[in-house]
Amino acid sequence: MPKIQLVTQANLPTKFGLFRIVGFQFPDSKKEHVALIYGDISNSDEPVLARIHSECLTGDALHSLKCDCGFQLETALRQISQAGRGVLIYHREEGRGIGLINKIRAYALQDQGMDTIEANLALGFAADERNFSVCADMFDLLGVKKVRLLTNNPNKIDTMKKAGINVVERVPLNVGENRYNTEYLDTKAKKMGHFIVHNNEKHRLQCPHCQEEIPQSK
Ligand SMILES: Nc1nc2c(ncn2[C@@H]2O[C@H](COP(=O)(O)OP(=O)(O)OP(=O)(O)O)[C@@H](O)[C@H]2O)c(=O)[nH]1
Ligand SMILES: [Zn+2]
Repeated sequence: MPKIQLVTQANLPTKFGLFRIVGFQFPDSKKEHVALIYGDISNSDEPVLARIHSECLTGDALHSLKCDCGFQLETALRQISQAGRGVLIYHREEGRGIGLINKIRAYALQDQGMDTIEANLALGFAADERNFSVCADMFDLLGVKKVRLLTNNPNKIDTMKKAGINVVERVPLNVGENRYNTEYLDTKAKKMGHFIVHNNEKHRLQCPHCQEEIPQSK
């Protein structure tokens, strides 16, 4: 299969500062991914604060509390802008690679008591269908060779290292825990080996920006 290509880029002002958005596409399938770049990342000797963020429409855009994705996305973008330079790859593998509609099917099974992994397996999928190697290709195309990777997922680190990206540090990203995603985080820790650190007040939800408590209706 031909490798992904860097096809276009532009400025992207955000509430976290001025980023460059870089568009990537596979020449055959036309599957698209993007990266957001902050600051000057041209010095490849200097490690770059980086995040591989998997698409989660419900968490990233629709404010779902069922997962931690939206909180991680915002925190990663803020930390990258505060660091003065960095890259966020927005890896368009919705629902750990099963797609949006199947993720909603999985949510329906979770409503009946299954955890995230049981639901994926019941639908005939692997626990995680994602392939992170395309992210290493995108780092390569951006000239990024050394990263401090914002993640709790050991698989992302392993895949980058095997693909020749030097992960000099894992930067933990434990944010957004609330009463609706505690089990989701537990399942990641127990069944997928993610490095999850629970906060002490599991059922409070704090705004990642101002730390004010977010009111909850239940
Ligand atoms: N199949 C499935 N995917 C989900 C579910 N909830 C969230 N996702 C997807 O899970 C992906 C995020 O994976 P996570 O396991 O939360 O985190 P990660 O990317 O592996 O690791 P971090 O780098 O630590 O965030 C996104 O693609 C979400 O759309 C679910 O219940 N079922
Ligand atoms: Zn999510």
